Amino acid sequence: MELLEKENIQKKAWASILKDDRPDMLVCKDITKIYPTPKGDYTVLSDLQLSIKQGEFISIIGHSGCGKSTLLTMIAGLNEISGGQVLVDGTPIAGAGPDRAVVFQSPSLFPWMTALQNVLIGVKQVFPHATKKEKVDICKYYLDKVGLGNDFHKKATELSQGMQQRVGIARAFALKPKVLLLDEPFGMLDSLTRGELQDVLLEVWQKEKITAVMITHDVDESIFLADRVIMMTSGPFAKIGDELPIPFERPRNRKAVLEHPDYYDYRGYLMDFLNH
Ligand SMILES: Nc1ncnc2c1ncn2[C@@H]1O[C@H](COP(=O)(O)OP(=O)(O)OP(=O)(O)O)[C@@H](O)[C@H]1O
Repeated sequence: MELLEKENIQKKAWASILKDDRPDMLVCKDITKIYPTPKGDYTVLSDLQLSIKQGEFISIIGHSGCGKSTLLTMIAGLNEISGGQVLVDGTPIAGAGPDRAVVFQSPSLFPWMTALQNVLIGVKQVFPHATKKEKVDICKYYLDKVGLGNDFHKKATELSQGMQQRVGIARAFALKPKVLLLDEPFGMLDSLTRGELQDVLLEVWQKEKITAVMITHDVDESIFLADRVIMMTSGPFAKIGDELPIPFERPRNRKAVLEHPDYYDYRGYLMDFLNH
C-alpha cells in the first residue's frame, strides 16, 4: 500500500471520531519485559506506551511471538513487569486483582462443576457480602446473557467448547471488573461459533461498557469488535507500531460493517502492517 494511501486512510478514520474526553482507564507506561533465558536475557517489550479510555474496546494485533500475551498477562498482574507501570483507573497495579478479569483461549472450567457453579466461584470472592441469592442471580443473569439460560445446571463436561467459552465470558463479566482482558478467546472455535460468540461478546459489552482489551490474530475480528486496533511491532524490543481507529457506529451489525465503504481500506491498512 502506498504511503499516501495509508495517510489518507488514517486521516479519514481519525476525522470520523468524535472528540473523546473520557478519562483513561488503563495506562501502560514505559513497559519493558525481559525474560531470562539460557542464552541470556531476552527483551520482549521495550518502553511500550498504551492508553485506553474508559469504556473503550481495543484489539491488539501483531506477529506471532511479538509479545501480545506477555503484555496482556502483565496487565492482568499474572506476569511480573520488568520495567514501567500499569495503571488501572489511575492506580498502579500490584499483582492480579478483581478490577481486571481475563478470558483465555481455553476457559479452563472445573469439569465436575456446573456452569453456574463455575461462575459462582469468582462471584463469591468478589462479592463476599452479597446474599447467596444475590450471588446466584448475578451468575444466572450473565449466563442468560451469553445464551446459556437453559444450561445453568449442566456440568462443564456436558458443554461444547463454544458453550464452555460462553461460560468463560459470563464468568468474566459477572466479576464486574473495570477492565476485561481477552487473550484470543475464540482462537480454538470453528468460524460459525466464533462469529456467534463475537456477537455475544459485543452484546454484553455494549450493555456494560467495560474497558476491553482483546488480542486476536484475526484482522476481521479486530475490526468488527474494536473502537481502535493497536498494531504491535515484532520483537525483540516490541512496542506499539501503529494504531487505527475504527469509527463504525455502535451497536454494530456484522452485515453493515462488512458492507461499509471504508471496511476494505481499514482491512488493507492492517494487512499491510502485518505484511511488512
Ligand atoms: N516464560 C518465558 N520465558 C522466556 N521466554 C518467553 C516466556 N514467555 C514467552 N517468551 C517469549 O517471549 C516472546 C513473546 O511471547 P508471547 O507469548 O507474549 O507472544 P505472542 O505475541 O502472544 O505470541 P502468539 O501470537 O504466538 O500467541 C516469544 O519469543 C516467547 O518465546
